[in-house]
Amino acid sequence: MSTSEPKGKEKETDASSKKKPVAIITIGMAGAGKSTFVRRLNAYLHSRDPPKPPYVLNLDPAVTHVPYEANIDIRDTVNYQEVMKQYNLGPNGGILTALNLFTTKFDQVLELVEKRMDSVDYVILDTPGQIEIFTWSASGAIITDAVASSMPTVVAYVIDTPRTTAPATFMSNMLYACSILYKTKLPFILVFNKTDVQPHEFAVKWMNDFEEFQEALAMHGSGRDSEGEPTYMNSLMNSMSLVLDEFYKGLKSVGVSSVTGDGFKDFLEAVEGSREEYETQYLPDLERARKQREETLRRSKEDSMTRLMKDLSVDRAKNPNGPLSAKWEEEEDEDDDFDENDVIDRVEEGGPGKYIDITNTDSDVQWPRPM
Ligand SMILES: Nc1nc2c(ncn2[C@@H]2O[C@H](COP(=O)(O)OP(=O)(O)OP(=O)(O)O)[C@@H](O)[C@H]2O)c(=O)[nH]1
Repeated sequence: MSTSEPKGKEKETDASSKKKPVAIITIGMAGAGKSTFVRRLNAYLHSRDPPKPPYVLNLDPAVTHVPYEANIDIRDTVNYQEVMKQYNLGPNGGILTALNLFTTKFDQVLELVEKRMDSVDYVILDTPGQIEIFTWSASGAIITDAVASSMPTVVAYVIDTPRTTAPATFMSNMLYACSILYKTKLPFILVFNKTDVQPHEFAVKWMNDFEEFQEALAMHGSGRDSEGEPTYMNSLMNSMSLVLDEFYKGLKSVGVSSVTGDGFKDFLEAVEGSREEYETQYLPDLERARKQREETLRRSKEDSMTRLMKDLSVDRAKNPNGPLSAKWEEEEDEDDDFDENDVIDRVEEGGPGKYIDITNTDSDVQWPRPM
């Protein structure tokens, strides 16, 4: 079929309609296989025809070896060992403080990512091993919100499938996933990893059929007390599984093996589906919240201005010549300061950057010490 559009124009339209990349935030319990998953996803995207190299960020300051080439690596900006020493912290406090320090530079991270928006289709974030450090910290929320307001974003919740075959463990893991979903409100994909060791069909069955899960629950625990009544634990689990039944309805789930590469095609299809979900559900909510914030700010400015005008008219009545003698202080030259601790793209710069000097904290940010 021939088209009447000239070719040049077509190209122009293609370039301007290039979709924004999708950010994939990889979250999961320690040892679930997040880093291996990111490595495999990275390799899978490189091997596609044509190759689709992603932009990769490592946000785990404590990892000793990153099994993929990260564009931005938190370890280039914050020295986690030094943070632990200087603040006299244990490993988890050290990771949290390192992430806090890095978050103060996250605007630079977004600038670097934005420069590459036209050439990449995926931005992948690998998060710290200790899940709560990212999911329950202010820094984790700031980073997630910042990314999600710049581009379509999806959470990939990586699950260690062989370790979730017991119904109680499965349910605990799902409840955790549920809490992250309600906290971020972002499109969510359950990624059942390590399917080379344990296929994930049991999980799909339990999620699709409430009765199957109840049966599994009954088989795994005694379920009844000495008088034949359901135990408190059993009743609690039954009620919670009813709640989860609702949660599963809006979720996508895929089984993958980060070792063999199985399931990554399905995963990327789920990511594309999530892009739509982001645009139809998350974006309008974000827009509403932004308008509400702007309206509140406008009202408070208006209020301050009315009070200021009132004060001025009182001043003028008291001292009619006052405003004429007032002098403004000359503005100081804006400091064109290049901060040596800038975040860098290590792939472009060819090496690590300089650390945030935590012994010389002249910034206004006073991070509370972790409790
Ligand atoms: N068999 C199998 N092993 C896997 C798979 N994915 C990860 N692993 C193994 O699981 C272990 C943990 O993997 P990591 O990628 O380090 O897990 P992580 O979630 O990043 O770990 P932390 O960052 O320390 O929490 C490693 O021994 C991996 O080789 C998989 O799909 N199949």
